[in-house]
Amino acid sequence: MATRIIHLPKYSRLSCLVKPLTISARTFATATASTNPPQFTTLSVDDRTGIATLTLNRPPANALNALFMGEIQRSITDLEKENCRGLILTSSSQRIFSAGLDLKECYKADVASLEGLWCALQNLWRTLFSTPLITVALINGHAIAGGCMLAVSSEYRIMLPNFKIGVNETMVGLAVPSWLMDTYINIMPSRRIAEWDLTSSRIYSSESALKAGLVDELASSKEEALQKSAAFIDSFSKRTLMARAITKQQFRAEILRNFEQNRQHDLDIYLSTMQKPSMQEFLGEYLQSLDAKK
Ligand SMILES: CCCCC/C=C\CCCC/C=C/C(=O)SCCNC(=O)CCNC(=O)[C@H](O)C(C)(C)COP(=O)(O)OP(=O)(O)OC[C@H]1O[C@@H](n2cnc3c(N)ncnc32)[C@H](O)[C@@H]1OP(=O)(O)O
Repeated sequence: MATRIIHLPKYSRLSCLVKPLTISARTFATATASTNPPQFTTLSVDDRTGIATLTLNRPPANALNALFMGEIQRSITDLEKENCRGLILTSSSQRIFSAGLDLKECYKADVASLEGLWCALQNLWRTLFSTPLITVALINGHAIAGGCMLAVSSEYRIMLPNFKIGVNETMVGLAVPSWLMDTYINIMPSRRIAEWDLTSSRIYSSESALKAGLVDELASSKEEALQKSAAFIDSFSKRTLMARAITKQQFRAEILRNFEQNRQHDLDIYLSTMQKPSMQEFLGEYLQSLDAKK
């Protein structure tokens, strides 16, 4: 898929003006440092509004592998440099926003691949969560685990009806990483409900997610959701963009600092968990259960 970036001279470059957060000295391994053209995303920018739409397009489930996550991350950093104002993240599928990490790539994978996958997830989360862009997740399908992570890392969530959203890690005997926990708490109206959701692997319907405050609005069609997404971005005046971006950054700074301090530990936990024979056995059965639905 071709990437189309239109230069937007009307808007000031937020990335130049917002002071970057300190990034730890260590460079973490990533399979994302590629300059290949995008394969799994399409990016369009409306030069009239300054709004970019990044469409996830890795059929059948938008499962997140290292290459795909690297593409999403690079698109966000490119948009920051391209004088863009807001970003809408959505899916080309009519059924699945994202099914989370690519579990097929977690199964019987070697350590280097597991490390590449997890570092790509960490890097993508960090970039999306900390971007000065105004971010909206247009959730036009199921958003499970890493898919829900994309949604809750954005600033605003608009969901289509009759889909599922949530973080199901503990169901499979895994702890939710602290950065994902903090991200979830950051958007839920109550810390108590957030704790309850994440400890019980609660998966919401679109309608119950709206009631709980996990999503902000429902829309009956993708077209309506696009209009509502643009309206959210437009609700911030051009004059206040910089102050807005700095304020967003201040709200998120502590979560980002904690993440940087625990980044290696977080990776170590993932690697040791995924290499356990019991985990791999479970993963094999889980993947079979997905296939057995057919
Ligand atoms: C379980 C191990 C977790 C390890 C995590 C470690 C630490 C926690 C850290 C937290 C960070 C994030 C972690 C994750 O994201 S883990 C991923 C968890 N995701 C899921 O459990 C979702 C599983 N999928 C589903 O529940 C459903 O597929 C659905 C998304 C609700 C969609 O349902 P439906 O519309 O009925 O579609 P299908 O089930 O038929 O699926 C269509 C095809 O997509 C393939 N698929 C689905 N999910 C994944 C996946 N996560 N990875 C790879 N492939 C996936 C599915 O096999 C079908 O493929 P096929 O058509 O070729 O058979």
